Amino acid sequence: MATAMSVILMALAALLFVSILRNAMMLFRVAIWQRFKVIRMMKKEGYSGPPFSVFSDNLQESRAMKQKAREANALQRFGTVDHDIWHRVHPDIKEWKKLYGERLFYRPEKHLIVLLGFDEPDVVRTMFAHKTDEFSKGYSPLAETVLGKGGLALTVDHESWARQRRVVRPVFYASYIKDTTKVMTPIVTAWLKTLEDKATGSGGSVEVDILKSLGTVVRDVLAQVAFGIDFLEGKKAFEDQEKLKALELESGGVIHPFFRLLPTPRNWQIRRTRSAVTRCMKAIIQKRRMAFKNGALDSLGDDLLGVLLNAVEDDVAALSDPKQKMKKHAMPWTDDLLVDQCRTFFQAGTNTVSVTTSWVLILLANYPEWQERIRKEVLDNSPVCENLRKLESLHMFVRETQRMYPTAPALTRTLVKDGVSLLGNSLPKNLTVRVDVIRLHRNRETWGDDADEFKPERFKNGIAQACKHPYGYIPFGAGPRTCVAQNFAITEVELITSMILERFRFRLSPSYCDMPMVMLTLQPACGAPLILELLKP
Ligand code: HEM
Repeated sequence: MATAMSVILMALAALLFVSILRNAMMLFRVAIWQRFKVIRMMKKEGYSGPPFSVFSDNLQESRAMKQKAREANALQRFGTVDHDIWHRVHPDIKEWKKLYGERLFYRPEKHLIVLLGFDEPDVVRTMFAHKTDEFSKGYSPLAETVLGKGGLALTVDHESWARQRRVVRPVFYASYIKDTTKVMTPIVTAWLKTLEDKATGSGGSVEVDILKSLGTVVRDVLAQVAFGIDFLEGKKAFEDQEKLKALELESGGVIHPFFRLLPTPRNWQIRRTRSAVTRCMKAIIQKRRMAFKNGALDSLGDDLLGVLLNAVEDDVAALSDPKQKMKKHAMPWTDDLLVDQCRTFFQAGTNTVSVTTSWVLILLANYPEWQERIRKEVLDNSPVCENLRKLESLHMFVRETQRMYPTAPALTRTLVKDGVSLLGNSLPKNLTVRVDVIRLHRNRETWGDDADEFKPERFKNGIAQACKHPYGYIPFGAGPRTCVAQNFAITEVELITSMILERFRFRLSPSYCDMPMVMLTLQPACGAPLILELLKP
């Protein structure tokens, strides 16, 4: 008996030892060896940059440089708009380029080594369209915690991604989007009514931080359009998602998921917040399922949640049917994957829209002649929710805003093998390559000598006439992984903008601080305070 016991104990100890050894080796490979190889190969290719090692990154240095530039007032302007934004958005990179030259690579977070900042459309075509098997979506602990590993935006395996995209795409077809304007209109109307009341109560005008105020509106729209709930039901999930993002941004990423397991206060807080979001989302999912089971609904629905739930049902049926073999490596749809998808859409579909709309409104405030021109167009095409397609000047203005102030200012891909060539250089596996969208959108070869000027009329005859290269304009990304909801997003931006124009004339508040900053998206760092004046007091 005692011998049997000691054999079991020894076997367990051996298993534990092997597992620890395996994890330690994996950690060594991912955290040290892979990084070491990338650094060595990049130096051999003649690249250089601010010093970092396999153990340290450039995050603190970058933050300190930005802080210093802010304190020296080099970044902000008040009550006015200056389109010369690149140097103010990237004071760190500007400085490093001066010190180390154009062939720059650095380590912005622990899990990333990045080669900066291509602005050539040919590079975009190679990375995002022609060689997608060599340039893949990279691993990011930050994105993974916030968006969920299995969601549409982060899935790497092509077959699993393609299947998810096939399922989700019909939700964003033009015919559905037309219906969504009917959901959006009352939400936006109710929000504007509160602003109208405030303006009436204070002599006909009111100052509002549009970026902040829009946050609730776009969340409510997404909650109703995609999940069939109102904002209050999803409020906790939305708030916790934002908290999670802030916690992750503060932490600056981790080298390896193993470090997530350590019992630090931050890890504990991240885990707790993430579980709270999961619980909320599972409750939303369960409520829809129960409504269908009880007969309160005659289907699971054709909104986003409905199509996701149907996909789970189909896979559960296929997995339990021995005749229907699911492909071995395709990721089956489960409730966990469903929660990841909800996380992805909660996150991808809110801040992006409120930030883009805020830039459009800031720029309309800065160009009163465009504001008048577009307002006339809007008033001539009432009701706007049915006539959005006719608003030519508004389309031009939104496109130009997205060119000069791209909400996604950097798009990255990570190399999946060694020796991939890009502009004649041989690059190592695990290196992340970054496209600098701000500079791409102002590349003079593709946009002409007036590339730095704000000129909506350049889009008069469409994007192809404005830009000489099909990959020179990418506010929604490029290639197969472009934004799945871009038509929905543009509809929302344009509907909100035109409904504001119908009711208010607006200008920048003197307190508006013109300081674009990258906080995942390119945002006006101090918000978007506008003074709204009632058109009909
Ligand atoms: C104006 C607002 C928006 C902008 C500027 C924007 C921008 C982008 C960009 C640049 C990408 C490509 C990222 C990459 O290649 O790495 C992307 C992907 C994505 N976006 Fe958007 N987006 C917006 C609104 C939305 C909305 C409203 C939703 C959902 C309701 C959404 C959902 C997604 C998803 C799921 C992906 C991943 C697609 C895939 O990998 O197949 N986005 N978006």
